[in-house]
Amino acid sequence: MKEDFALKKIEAVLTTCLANHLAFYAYKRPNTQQIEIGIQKDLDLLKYTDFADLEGLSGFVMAPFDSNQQHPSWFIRDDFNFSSFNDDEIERLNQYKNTIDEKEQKPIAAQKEDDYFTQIAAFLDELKAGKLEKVILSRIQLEKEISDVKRAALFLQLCQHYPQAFVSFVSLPGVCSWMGASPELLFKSQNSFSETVALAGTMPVYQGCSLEREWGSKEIEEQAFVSDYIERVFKDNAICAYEKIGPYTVQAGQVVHLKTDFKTQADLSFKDKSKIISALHPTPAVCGLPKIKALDLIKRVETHDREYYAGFWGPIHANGECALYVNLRTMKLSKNHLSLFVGGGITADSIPQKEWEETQHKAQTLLSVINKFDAN
Ligand SMILES: C=C(O[C@H]1C=CC=C(C(=O)O)[C@@H]1O)C(=O)O
Repeated sequence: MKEDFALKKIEAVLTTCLANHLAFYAYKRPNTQQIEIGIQKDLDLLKYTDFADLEGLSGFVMAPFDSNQQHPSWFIRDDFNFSSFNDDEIERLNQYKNTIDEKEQKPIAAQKEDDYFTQIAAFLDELKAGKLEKVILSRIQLEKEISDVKRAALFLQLCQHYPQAFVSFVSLPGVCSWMGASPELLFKSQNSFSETVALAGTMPVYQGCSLEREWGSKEIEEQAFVSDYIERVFKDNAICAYEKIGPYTVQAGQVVHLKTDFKTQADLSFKDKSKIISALHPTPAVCGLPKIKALDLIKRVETHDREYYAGFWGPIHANGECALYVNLRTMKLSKNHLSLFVGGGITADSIPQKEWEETQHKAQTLLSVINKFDAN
């Protein structure tokens, strides 16, 4: 009962922010129930090029897959930082209202199935010719209508459905808005520990079926590429002492993945962390190997701009702590619309039909909640 009351308040705060065009972030970390909200009073949003420049700041970052003029990296201040609210605070929020140019944001079109198969064929040509080891192909699953007023409630539903995910909702009025439930940590630094994970390889979860699976060689190899890459980044950054746990099977909504955890107590300055983050991103879980060749192939073959899909987002603190997650199982919210972005790792052994189905399973993370929500 008390919990319902708190959720209603969170919904009221987010709905007020949306109505007043306030820039905000809301998130729930994996394995917690606590929802954090940060609100910036004005629309003077900070673009950054180097993560190291954010040293000493508290707020939230949202970085694109591949930084460009149209899609820069953003930092959102937390002028109001709410983890519990009272009615006065909601009242106080109403003092701040931004006006924005309400030009209709065109929703991004969903991709045709035929286009996906043409694109995967182009990837397979290069992979089979030995030019690359792995590359991630993504697509846009659907465009769907959703009323702006339902967004806060949808975010809360995602928080409830995915306790193990990093569930996040960001709105930058006049710029963009994204919501997702990510299973993948990019980089976390808390107390004296820094962590990252290698997450890749996917199988669907069927009801009544054990989570422990026999993984195929394609999945084992694609996840090992990510692990090896992380170990190279650690080595390049003089991190020799670290704990490596895995690979083991984890569930993420309607799919399971292979995961390896990497934890270190290395003494890292904010600059060191920043160097590691930019070396990790984009990992071979969302881009490919070798990185530059994969990025180039993605840009040549994919017909959409990934924008903030496969970028990263999360809170940072003035004391240098941060918790950044890869923006996966995610959707872009435009006026009365949402567009889901999904992808998967392609290697020379990939079977196109299986890869297509894998993206459909991944899309269920959000779709299963959206559809239930729509029905009510
Ligand atoms: C690129 C995505 O997932 C990545 C993370 C886990 C497993 C993946 C895979 O099996 O292909 C992907 O590398 C996505 O969800 O859009």
